[in-house]
Amino acid sequence: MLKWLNASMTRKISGLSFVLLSFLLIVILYSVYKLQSINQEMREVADIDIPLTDTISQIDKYQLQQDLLLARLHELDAQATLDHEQQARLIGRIGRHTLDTHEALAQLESIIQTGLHRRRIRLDIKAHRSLVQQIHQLRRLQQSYSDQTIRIIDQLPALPKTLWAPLHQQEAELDRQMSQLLAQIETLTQTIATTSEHQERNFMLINATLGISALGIGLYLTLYIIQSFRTRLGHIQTQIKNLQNSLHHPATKPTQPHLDGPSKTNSTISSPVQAQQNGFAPPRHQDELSGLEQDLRQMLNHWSETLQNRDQVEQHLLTLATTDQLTGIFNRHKWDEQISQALDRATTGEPFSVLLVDVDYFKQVNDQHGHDVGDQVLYVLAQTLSEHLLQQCRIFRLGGEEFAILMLNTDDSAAQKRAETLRSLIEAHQWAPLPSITISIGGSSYQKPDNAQSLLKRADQALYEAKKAGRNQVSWH
Ligand SMILES: Nc1nc2c(ncn2[C@@H]2O[C@H](COP(=O)(O)OP(=O)(O)OP(=O)(O)O)[C@@H](O)[C@H]2O)c(=O)[nH]1
Repeated sequence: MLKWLNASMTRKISGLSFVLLSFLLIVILYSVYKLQSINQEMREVADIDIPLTDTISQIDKYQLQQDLLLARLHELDAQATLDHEQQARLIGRIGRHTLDTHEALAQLESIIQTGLHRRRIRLDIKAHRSLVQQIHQLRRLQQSYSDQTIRIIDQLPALPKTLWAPLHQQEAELDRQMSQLLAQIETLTQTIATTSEHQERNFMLINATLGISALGIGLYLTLYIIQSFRTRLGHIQTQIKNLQNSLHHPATKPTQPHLDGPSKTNSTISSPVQAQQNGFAPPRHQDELSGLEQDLRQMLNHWSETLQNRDQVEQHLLTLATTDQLTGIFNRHKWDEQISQALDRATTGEPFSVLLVDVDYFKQVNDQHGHDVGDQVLYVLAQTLSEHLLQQCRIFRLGGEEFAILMLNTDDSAAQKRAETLRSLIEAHQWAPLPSITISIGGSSYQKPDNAQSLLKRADQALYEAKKAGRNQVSWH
């Protein structure tokens, strides 16, 4: 039970929906079954009971005619005036009466037999079967009575009293059995009609009860879903607000949401005044969903701002890590990365070259003009070289007054020409008011199986030779 209570809302709703749908299915199946049964009972009443009632009224009528006929026989017998014509008329009437009653009884028997055979009779089958037997006996009795009556007519008038007695006896027996049969049929049809009515009433009552129950379950389910939905929304809102609080006030530990509902002890959330103090306006939402949407939007804005700031900080840190502070060009760290990439590409056949650039007699610049002027000279030199680099070239400050130029996709001869251009550019540069300087360049191009050390060693050797040869020149290894 407890497990069920702790199950997720979805499972609870699914469970309740399943119960409701099963219940509705049972109601529908029960209604279909009952309607079918009532329909059959109505058919039984229409096909069996109504014809039976009609037939027994006819038999009643024939019974009365039979009594009258007997009374007339008595009368004629007493008067002793019966001629042949009257006798023939009487025989004819008795014959008709016998035939009619016989046919009516046969009809009764046929109605019940057909009903039983076609399974139309569903209520009190046993009583119907017993009726069939009784009717059968009655037909035999009625036949024998009419035979006897005709024999008596032949002996009229002045029939001895001893012959009347058996006829009266048979008539009384026929009357008794006939009345008994008719009474039984009447009672049976009435019972069937009452049972049928009773069942219809019960059906209506049960159906109404089931319908009301289904409505109740449906209502409960709807209210439960709404309530669960609101509770969940409350939890989410609480968590979002806690998260917002923790973003705005990182030092404050976020309050854990209460597992069984919105926390009543969480004053940060429940008090509008405090919420305002914390930077959140009290809720002015039309419903829980719009409130939740607003809270989520606020939080997303905050996160997006935070992420943007973080990106900017990361970008700034990256620039600091790869840029020389004095000259604004790439530093040694970046140089290591770029040379490594150039070496990787060189293994696929792409040529590249490196130049080591060193200011001539830079110590004198510092000594004669001061360190600050020396810095400015380094800055102007770096900018001038940068401005005149080709698109595939990068410049780096390796340290002190030493620079390196990486010439991607540039072979030996092109690199030498470009180095000479740069050297003469610095020699011809208008340095005033700064002191004029020249540069020496040592260069080398990638040769298999160079690595960063071997390549730089050759360039450094070339630079040394350029210095040794009198400076302000390019040397190549
Ligand atoms: N202003 C300034 N001077 C620096 C900086 N870094 C290194 N230096 C100076 O650069 C000078 C380098 O001098 P040396 O390496 O002896 O050589 P040089 O005087 O340039 O002579 P050659 O290279 O042989 O032509 C030193 O005096 C360093 O103090 C810097 O960032 N700013």
